[in-house]
Amino acid sequence: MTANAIEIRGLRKTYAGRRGAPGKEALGGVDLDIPAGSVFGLLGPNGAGKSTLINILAGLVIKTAGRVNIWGFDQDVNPRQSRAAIGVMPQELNLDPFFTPRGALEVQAGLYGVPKSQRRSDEILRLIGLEDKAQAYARTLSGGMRRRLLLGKALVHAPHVLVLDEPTAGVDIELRQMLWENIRRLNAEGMTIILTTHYLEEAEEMCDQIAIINHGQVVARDSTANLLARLDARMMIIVPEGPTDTLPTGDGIEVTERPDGAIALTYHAGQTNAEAVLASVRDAGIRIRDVRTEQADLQDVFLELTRSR
Ligand SMILES: Nc1ncnc2c1ncn2[C@@H]1O[C@H](COP(=O)(O)OP(=O)(O)OP(=O)(O)O)[C@@H](O)[C@H]1O
Repeated sequence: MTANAIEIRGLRKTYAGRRGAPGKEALGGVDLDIPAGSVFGLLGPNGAGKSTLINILAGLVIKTAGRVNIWGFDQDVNPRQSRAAIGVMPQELNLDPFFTPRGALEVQAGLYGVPKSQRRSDEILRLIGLEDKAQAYARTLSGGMRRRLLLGKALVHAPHVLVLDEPTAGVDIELRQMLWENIRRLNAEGMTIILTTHYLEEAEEMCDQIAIINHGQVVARDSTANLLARLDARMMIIVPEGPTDTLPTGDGIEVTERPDGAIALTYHAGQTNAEAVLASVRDAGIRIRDVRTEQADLQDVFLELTRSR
């Protein structure tokens, strides 16, 4: 067991351009540590470089420069051990239609050199809820079942680190719940989980650490709680007793009137306090019927970090 499941230093990837066109830099020097035992989220807009990063970890894309260490094994020095330490559930449903789920798991185990006596196909089929489909051809499985089979395939060699590329993109709520239950259970048993997702609520709920990637660079890397705390914007919503003639004003307070007559006051906790905001409302002659506050969420942090670049 190592403190960091993954250590990445100075990682660069430039895809070659076609027919003399300039190359495309997908990763521009990434340093990243992913602690063992965590559920780690990789977030970023389309084209940020997340898949490139994951595919380099999985050994599917060859890096241009930098070092990658997986579970204590340098990818260049110990390629076999570093590959054995990681399992990847890809985004595409790349299954051979002529294999049954049990067959697909056995072939995958063979590829990883897992001896027959140590194969766990039945256990994995149970985990992914496909015991009764063990002998069905992959082409007869529903999209959700295929996705679960991809998760199963990533687990055949009992990796220390499980990487999931957009595991719940386009899946229904029931399958999403099932995938998340599986992931929570595997993590509770000690597996390090790395996932990319476009669903920020999902990252907020599932991940204890997050890195935000933009244009091939890590622009933020922190615990989910700290990332959320980074934005100290607060919003106070005032419901007035009646129609308002004058809107409140005050230093550092931004005021907007909502269509339902409520007044939204945005301020920064570091600059202005709630009492000053309420005072500005009273000074405008507004009688308060109700008041509530809204917190910044990960969506706000994400937009703030990726907007200006
Ligand atoms: N095989 C390739 N050849 C050339 N350019 C590529 C290749 N794969 C990716 N790219 C480019 O590299 C950049 C990063 O792509 P990547 O797929 O890693 O991003 P991503 O963050 O995973 O995006 P998405 O969320 O859309 O999958 C993009 O500009 C993309 O067009």
